[in-house]
Amino acid sequence: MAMFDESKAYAGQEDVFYDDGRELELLRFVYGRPDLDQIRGNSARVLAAIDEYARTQKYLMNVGEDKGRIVVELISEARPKTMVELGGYVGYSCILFADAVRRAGGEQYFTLERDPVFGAIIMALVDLAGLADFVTVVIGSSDPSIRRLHSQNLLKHIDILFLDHYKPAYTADLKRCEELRLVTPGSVLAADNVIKPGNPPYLEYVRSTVSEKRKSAGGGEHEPALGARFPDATAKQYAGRQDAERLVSARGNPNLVYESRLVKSFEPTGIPSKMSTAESSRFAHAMQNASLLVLSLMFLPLDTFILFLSYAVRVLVAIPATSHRARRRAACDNTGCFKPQTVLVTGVGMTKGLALARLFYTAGHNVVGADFEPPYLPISCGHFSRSVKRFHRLSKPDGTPVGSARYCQRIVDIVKKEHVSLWDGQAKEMVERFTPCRAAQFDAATTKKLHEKHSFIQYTRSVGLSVPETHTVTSSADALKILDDAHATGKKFILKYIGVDDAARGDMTLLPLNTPASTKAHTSRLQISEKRPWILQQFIDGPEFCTHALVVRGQVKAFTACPSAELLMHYKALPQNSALHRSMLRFTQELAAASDLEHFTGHLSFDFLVDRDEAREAEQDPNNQGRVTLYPIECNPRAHTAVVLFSDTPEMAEAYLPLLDEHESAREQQPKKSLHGVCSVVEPVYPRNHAKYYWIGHDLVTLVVLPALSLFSRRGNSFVEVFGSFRAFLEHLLLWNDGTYEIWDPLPAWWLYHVYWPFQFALMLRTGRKWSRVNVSTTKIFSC
Ligand SMILES: C[S@@+](CC[C@H](N)C(=O)[O-])C[C@H]1O[C@@H](n2cnc3c(N)ncnc32)[C@H](O)[C@@H]1O
Repeated sequence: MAMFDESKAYAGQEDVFYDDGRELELLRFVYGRPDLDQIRGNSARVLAAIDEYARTQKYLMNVGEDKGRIVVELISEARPKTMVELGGYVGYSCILFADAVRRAGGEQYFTLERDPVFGAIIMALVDLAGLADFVTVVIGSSDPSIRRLHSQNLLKHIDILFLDHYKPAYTADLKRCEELRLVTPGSVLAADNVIKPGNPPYLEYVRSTVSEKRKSAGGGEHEPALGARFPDATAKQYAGRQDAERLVSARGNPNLVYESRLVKSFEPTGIPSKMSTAESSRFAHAMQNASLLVLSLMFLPLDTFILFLSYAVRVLVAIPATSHRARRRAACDNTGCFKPQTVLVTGVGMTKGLALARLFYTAGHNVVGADFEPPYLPISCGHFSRSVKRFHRLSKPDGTPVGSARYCQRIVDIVKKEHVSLWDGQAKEMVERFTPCRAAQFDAATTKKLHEKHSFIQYTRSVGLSVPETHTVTSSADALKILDDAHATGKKFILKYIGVDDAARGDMTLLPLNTPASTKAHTSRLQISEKRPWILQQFIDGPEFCTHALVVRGQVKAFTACPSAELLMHYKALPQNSALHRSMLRFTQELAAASDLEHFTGHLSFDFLVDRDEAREAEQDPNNQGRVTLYPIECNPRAHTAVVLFSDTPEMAEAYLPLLDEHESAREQQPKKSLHGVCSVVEPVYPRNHAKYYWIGHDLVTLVVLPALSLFSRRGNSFVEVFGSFRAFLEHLLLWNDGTYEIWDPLPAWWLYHVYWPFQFALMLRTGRKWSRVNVSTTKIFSC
């Protein structure tokens, strides 16, 4: 689905959103325009004037530009002679579609509207658009109107039927048209709002087989049950002004079979017409889960073959990672100069945990792994990694203080039982207080300060580093005041919710919008309040980057940076001598050096935006010694999946060891306190080679399966686009590294794709939980 252009969004839909005088107001608005003469006879301009009213004045329940475009395309493909619309309202869809039908060589357009005032408005606007001799406006309820038009021989056949009136009447009216042979094989139906607010009986009817229809074919007089499956608001939507709608059920023509297709689009307010609200989408979600289960099953023989082949190769050929470990362990036995540590890695089911476990393993250490797992169900792929000596199951803390304390206690027990000296996870305070183990983790206060967007920006600004202009706003008025000023400066902003809200997450609307009214409508939709504070952050037009660093007592010990994206599934490190890499490292070093050094230890990663021109300049001149202006937008005080870039760099494991050296703290503190002259003492460890990483499961679905399937859909990708996806997949397969698979440790990848994910998809099938995307590397599932 393409992106919605927010500058075109209609005003928000209020509780009362039609029939409150706004339709007549619209008519005056359009006819009162100074450029009326240019509008006259021009459908596009009349539509633009209606859109302008709905954007700047009041919401109108029109089909809108995005959904309208889908029907216009349908018209140009089907080239109907006669098109009928049920539900005309103020004539928006009528003008848009009638114009398209006329251009496609059609002969007539009927719009059926129950409300006489709306009908009169349609006539006035259709006349203005110059379509009066092409459009017939039929005032009255749809069923008697259809029968009358038919009996008077005014309507003989419907080539396209657009249903956009009273939701419970969709099926009844369609059946009536079938019965009167107005709708026959070859007729095309386009029905709006079948998902939102939803029309399960209609979807069931057009999707049922001939025998199903025959079985349920009834017919008869007034049938109140037809409205019974709709919520009250839908069933009584038009009851206010006139009598309640009378639904008369017709027998239809059960022999007609429809090919049905759902097209997702946007309401004119910009709200997506989502799959998740309708009954039918449960079926779509079930199909999604079932197809992924089948895919896993299809690849099972091949992947099992690769698994055993890897074991065979491992026996026959020396592999650098395991050879390195063997050398280190030998050094430990022979000379005693290497002291293996016992390291606890939590989250070994995620790529970042697994990558860390493997790093410590190849460096010769003993690794104890832990992760969340249901009781007696070993689904975590890290459970079976060769790098993990022993695995401990964790239960998810339930969010209560007791639950958190229980979780911390469990970690302390594991640390004591396994004599762990180094740990990579949370609950640092408790572990370090009760055991000699040291944690590569910030304390709770620092974690909170860095994790929360607004406190992170405040802190970064306070230590003199660059930040994008950022304001915390607690009301729509706050936001509008800042956005008003932005009109003059030309700056653009994005509103980001401070807490967790999956729905608000992906909203990247650039503000202010074209008009103050549409900006106001947008901000008022977000329910900004003291309880729901947001940040208004300056938008930097340019590429995004992310970093991963290990910081020990304020000193950056390991560092990498790579280009980033919203759902990052392809990692390639920036060259360490590039201006961008150096600038990001310097930023990290300066922020770390400005902290309370003794306590500033942990994994630290940032998301940066860089102005497009500056990024281009930096790329074109790799020797550029200058400093690129960075705009940090987020900080994650924990390991980042980018740690996978260190997979072939066992020295990375050594970078953690100063943590165990109690004496090092005093020695290291001295030189780094001055902020801008961070004379970073030791060069950090960087990824040793330039290998790029991807996840084969993700790419198989997004670059092969989905593009291939889209070839069978009418609005799918072109051959060239599909070919491009296949080529990208092949390139990744041949030249990139998979984030989970290692030839010396192949079982986690097999387990991930043939146990972990199938288990999750089966669970979704059983519970009916809907998801919109999954992240193969973090094993996170995003609900919708
Ligand atoms: C969502 S609006 C139609 C919007 C219009 N298609 C557009 O996109 O510009 C629904 C319209 O259907 C009309 N309506 C409701 N029940 C009807 C019926 N049984 N027959 C004809 N019109 C009906 C309402 O009065 C309302 O104007």
